[in-house]
Amino acid sequence: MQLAAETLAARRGDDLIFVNISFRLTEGDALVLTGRNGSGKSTLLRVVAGFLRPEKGSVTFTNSGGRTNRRPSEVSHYLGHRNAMKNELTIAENLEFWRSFLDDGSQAPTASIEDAAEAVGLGGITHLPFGYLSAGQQRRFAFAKLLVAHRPIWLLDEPTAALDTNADKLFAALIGEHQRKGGIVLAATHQPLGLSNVQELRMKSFAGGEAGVWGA
Ligand SMILES: Nc1ncnc2c1ncn2[C@@H]1O[C@H](COP(=O)(O)OP(=O)(O)OP(=O)(O)O)[C@@H](O)[C@H]1O
Repeated sequence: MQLAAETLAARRGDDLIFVNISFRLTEGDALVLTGRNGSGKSTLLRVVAGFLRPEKGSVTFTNSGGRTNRRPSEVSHYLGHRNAMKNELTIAENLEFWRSFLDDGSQAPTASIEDAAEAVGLGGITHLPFGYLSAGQQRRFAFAKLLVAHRPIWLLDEPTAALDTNADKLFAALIGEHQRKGGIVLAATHQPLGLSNVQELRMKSFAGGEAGVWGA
């Protein structure tokens, strides 16, 4: 299995955000995106997730059988800055929605809703409306979404924002487990996640528009 980006460039509005980003990740690899605010970390994650079209370059997914017939967006979990949960629905209802929406048809084992809640340290409260929870509890359940449906690639944007130190460690352990099972992780962060087998890609702000950047 492989996730590969080749000479990616992205634009937001009139501005080029980054150019010439390439990486190649195989089973068990993690790549952490670092760099100052506005350097393009979220933009790169959104390009890989398929939410933004790259200005140049490509992202490809190759499965363990060597096939490239699925787009990275079809095999990736995306955890953005926002939790993507409905406040009025219960936690269980939110997670049930994501389980059916994100199912990749692979029949790979996944956690039950209650097991996923236990895994993020919050068992026994999945009957509550999501909106009743604290910011950190909401972030923990947003992460639980990754456990109820199987996707081999995890795209994580500031996964530990709003979390206490226990939750930091817990997330690092869950990400490590995903890697050990052969999963791939691409994460943007300002604070070390405490992962092993991790590479860093430091995003540099791009002044934009210089001659020669686009090639032929
Ligand atoms: N929807 C948008 N329209 C236009 N420009 C945008 C949009 N979203 C982001 N940008 C610009 O793209 C650039 C990169 O933003 P991005 O969110 O990718 O940075 P980041 O490295 O993730 O920052 P942070 O560390 O603050 O989360 C910024 O200059 C930002 O102003």
